[in-house]
Amino acid sequence: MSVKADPCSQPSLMHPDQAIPLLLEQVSPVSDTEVVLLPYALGRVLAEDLAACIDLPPFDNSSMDGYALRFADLNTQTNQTSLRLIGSSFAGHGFQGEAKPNTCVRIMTGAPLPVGYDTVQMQEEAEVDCEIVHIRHPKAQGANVRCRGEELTQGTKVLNAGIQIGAAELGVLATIGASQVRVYRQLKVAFFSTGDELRPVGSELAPGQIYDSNRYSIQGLLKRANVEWLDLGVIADDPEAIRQAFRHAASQADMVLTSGGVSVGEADFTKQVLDEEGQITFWKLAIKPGKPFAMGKIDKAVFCGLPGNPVSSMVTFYKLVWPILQKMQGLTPVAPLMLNATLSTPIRKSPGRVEYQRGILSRNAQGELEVTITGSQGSGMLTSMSLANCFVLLEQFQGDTAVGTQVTVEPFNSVLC
Ligand SMILES: Nc1nc2c(c(=O)[nH]1)N[C@H]1C(S)=C(S)[C@@H](COP(=O)(O)OP(=O)(O)OC[C@H]3O[C@@H](n4cnc5c(N)ncnc54)[C@H](O)[C@@H]3O)O[C@H]1N2
Ligand code: MOO
Repeated sequence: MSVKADPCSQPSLMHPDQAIPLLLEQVSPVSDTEVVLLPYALGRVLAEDLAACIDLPPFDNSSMDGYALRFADLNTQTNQTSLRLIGSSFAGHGFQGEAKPNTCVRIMTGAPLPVGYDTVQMQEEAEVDCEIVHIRHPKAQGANVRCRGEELTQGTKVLNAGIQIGAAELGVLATIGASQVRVYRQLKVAFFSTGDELRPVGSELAPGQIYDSNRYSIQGLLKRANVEWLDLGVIADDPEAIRQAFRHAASQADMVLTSGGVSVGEADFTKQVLDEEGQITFWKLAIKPGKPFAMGKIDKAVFCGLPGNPVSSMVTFYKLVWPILQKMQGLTPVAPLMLNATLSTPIRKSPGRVEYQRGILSRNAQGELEVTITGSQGSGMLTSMSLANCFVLLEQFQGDTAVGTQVTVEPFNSVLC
């Protein structure tokens, strides 16, 4: 059987692994910073190293509900000791007195360990008889005590500049009492789609028209990428209208992102106008979907031109634009997680481009990873994306792939889910 080459492939097209570093070389991280209150810091990039300004925990406290005692008072030979109960320590309301020999204090989880006690016996291993507590099976000295500074001491670095603040980091910041934090300023991305056939949702479709879906899918991705987006709507396939849109967008934003008009058709004006208004510094790579992706510059703004086909625009955003945005935001793009899985549906592919087919990754009855392709893989079929939870990565010169073959799978991350 003869192998049919991909009609859209050109031998000179660059592999994405080679192209991505070249794209990244063209952008620099923002340097401006601002101070934001903690509730507004989610998703922002930390602009300075942060050290703990208090010890963590700030005081010795109990990790169990039980009895605070002096380990030296325990009879470890008989495993039985009786201690006199002299008070209680609650979280937020510590015991005010001091330890005395052969005594204990009732203590709750999180309550300060009273001065002079060094160990906590959990209540399940103690019996109370009026004011006397019988301790059974004592543990080691210091058991169930969380010591001041055992997690972090004051002055220790707790978060590095250049990390993205997620839910855990918000919690860490609150733990050390940070009410505000210095972050890099948020990037502004201006987006417009091009095409005379595009109509906004909510309007009637005339013959030959379709709804502008890329505006929504790409805005969804931009939101997940934690940038501020400026929606410039749909621009007609008219070089003058596109020129005006470019000028307006470039004066407002760090990045001008467009969909459509980057291929070779007679109404594909995006790339052509950008060539006149700014510079195209990169065009086309060996990727499917998404071959005609373009990058460039207009005034101070970075330009990224996504192909109009709906799956192509999402894939090129995710694989190419998102790392560019990460670098511009002050983050370090990291290589995606890759897994091996057994293919459970056959794959059709012509050699020529690296393909990102859309798949569903799951575990079979034997607990092994398997992947199924989400039906037809046309670049215009967005349902192939919405049904998927991963890409199946097929190398440039690979052809059809049979059921049972081990394939490389890239699970979707939080930007695509
Ligand atoms: N002769 C050739 N033709 C094409 C080639 C080629 O190498 N030689 N490449 C094909 C590939 S691959 C792609 S990808 C597309 C990309 O073309 P454009 O970026 O110029 O996109 P358009 O022509 O404007 O649109 C393509 C397709 O997508 C639909 N579309 C556009 N915008 C939207 C939107 N906002 N929402 C929903 N759908 C949209 C549009 O109606 C077209 O069907 O070029 C191939 N052609
Ligand atoms: O490269 Mo294109 O296959 O239609 O997205």
